[in-house]
Amino acid sequence: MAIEDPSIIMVILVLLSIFFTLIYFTTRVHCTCEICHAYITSSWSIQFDNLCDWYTHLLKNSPTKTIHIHVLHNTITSNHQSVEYMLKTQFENYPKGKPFSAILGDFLGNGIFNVDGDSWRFQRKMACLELGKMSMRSHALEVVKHEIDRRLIPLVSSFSQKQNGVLDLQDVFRRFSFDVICKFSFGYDPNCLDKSLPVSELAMSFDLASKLSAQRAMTPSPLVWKIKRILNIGSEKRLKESIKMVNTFAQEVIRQRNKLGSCSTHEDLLSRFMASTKDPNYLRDIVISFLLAGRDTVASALTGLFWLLAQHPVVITAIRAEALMGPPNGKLHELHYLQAVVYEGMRLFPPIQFNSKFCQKDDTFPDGTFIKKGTRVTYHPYAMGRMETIWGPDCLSFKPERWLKDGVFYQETPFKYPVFQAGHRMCLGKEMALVEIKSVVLSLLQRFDIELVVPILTPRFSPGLTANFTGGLPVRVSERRDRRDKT
Ligand code: HEM
Repeated sequence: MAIEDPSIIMVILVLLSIFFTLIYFTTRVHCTCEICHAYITSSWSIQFDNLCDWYTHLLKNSPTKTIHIHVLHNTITSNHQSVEYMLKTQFENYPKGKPFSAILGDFLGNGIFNVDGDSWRFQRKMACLELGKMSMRSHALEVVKHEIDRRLIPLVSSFSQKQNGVLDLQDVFRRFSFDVICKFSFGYDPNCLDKSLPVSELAMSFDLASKLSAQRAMTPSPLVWKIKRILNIGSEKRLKESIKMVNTFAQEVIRQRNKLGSCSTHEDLLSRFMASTKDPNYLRDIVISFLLAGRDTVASALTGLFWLLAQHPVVITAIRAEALMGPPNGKLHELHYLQAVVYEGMRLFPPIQFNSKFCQKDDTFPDGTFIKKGTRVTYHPYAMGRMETIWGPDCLSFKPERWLKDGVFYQETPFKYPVFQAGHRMCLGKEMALVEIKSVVLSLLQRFDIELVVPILTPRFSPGLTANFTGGLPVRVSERRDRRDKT
C-alpha cells in the first residue's frame, strides 16, 4: 500500500524527523571522546581522503590493533589473531546477524550471502559441491575467454584507434564482470560490453538495488528505513522498484528453464541447482547472491590493480616477460609472478574493504579487547594491508616479490590477508575470480599500452558494498608497436 497524499506524507516526515533527531541525540551523540567527535563532525576528512584511511591511521596507532567507535557500537580490528578468532575459533559467536540480514534481506532474500545457521550450511555444501566440479571450472574459463576475445579486446582496440579516445577502465571492468557472472550464474548474456556500450536495464536495476540496500546501513537508526519502507517513499520506493525488476527477470529465466526440464544441457549454476530443487524462490535467492558476490568485487580488484600498474611500469615489463618465457596460453596457474601481482594489488586495494559480524555472547578477543553481546565487530582488510606489523616497513609499497619464494608463489595465512574472508565462510568464488583477473591483466597488457589520462595521486572511494574509485579510471590506450608490426 502506498500513501499518495503529499500533505499526509509531509506531516509524517516532520514527525519522524523530530522522533529520530531525539533518538539520535539521546542514544548516540552522548560520547564526546576524540574519535567519536571526529566521526560525528567528519573532522577526520580534513586530514584523510577516505574513511578507511582514517581507520587505518587509528588502527596503526592502537597497541592492540583493535579500536572501538562508541557511537557506532562497532569494534574494528586489524589484529590477525583476533581475525582468526572471530572467523574460525569462535565462528558460531560471530554470525552475520539479524541487522545485516535485515538490511540486505529484501534484495538477497535467503541466499547464501545473507543467512546464518543451517540454511547457510546447506547452501554452502551444495555450492561447494557444484563449484568444485571440473566441468564447472572449465565452463567458467570458457565464459571468461569468450568475453575477453569477443568483447573486451575488440572494445579496447576500437578506442586505441580513436584520436584522444578516453576509456573509463572501471566502467569497462564492471561491464565485463556483469556479463561474466550473469552467463556463469544464469546462462543469460546481458551483452553490456558490446562496442556500443549499451545501457542494460538489468545492470542498472541491480546496481541501484545494491546501492540503496547498502545505504540502509548508513541511516542513524534502522527504524528510519523501516518506516520509509512501510510508507513506500523515497529511496525505499526506488529500492522496491529495482528489486521488482531484478526479480521479474530472474523469475522469467527460471520459468524458461523449468519448461525445458531435464532436456536442458545448460552448464550454468542455476541449471545445476535446479537438479536438486524446483523452488523458484530458493533458486532466485541463491543466484542473486552469486551475482552480487561476483560482480563488483572482480571489477574493483581490476580497477585498483590497473591504477597501481600505471605507476609501476617495471612490473608491467616483468608480467610481459614471464608470459613470453612461460608456458603457452591456458596455463595461468604456472605464471607465479602474475599471481603475485594480483595478490599484491588486492593487498593494497581489497574489493571488500571491511566486513562486519555481530557478537552473540560477551567475549574477549585474544588481544584483550572485551566484546559485549550485540556489538558489531568488523575486520578491516584495507587497514590490514597497510600494517607494518604484518607486512614490514615497506607495507605501503607495491612489491609483488613479497609473495615469491625462489620464484614460486607463496601464500600468506588468510587471517593476515582476509581479502576473500577466511575461516569457515571464505569466498566460494576465489578461484574463478583469480582466473578472471589474471586473464584480463594478461590479455590487456600483451596487446596494449595503457596510461592514465590524469594522474590520480590517491584514489577516493565512493560509499557502497565494494570499493569503487570516485570518477572511475579514465585511461588512453594504444596498441603495442611490436604487436602491430607482427600483424
Ligand atoms: C576479487 C574477487 C572477489 C573477492 C575479493 C571476494 C571476496 C569475498 C568476501 C570477503 C566474502 C565474504 C563476504 C561475507 O561473508 O560477508 C565472499 C563471499 C562469497 N563469495 Fe566472493 N569474492 C570475490 C569474487 C567472487 C566470485 C567471482 C564469486 C562467484 C563465482 C564469489 C562468490 C562468493 C560467495 C557465494 C560467497 C558467500 C560464501 C559464504 O557465505 O559461505 N566471490 N567473497
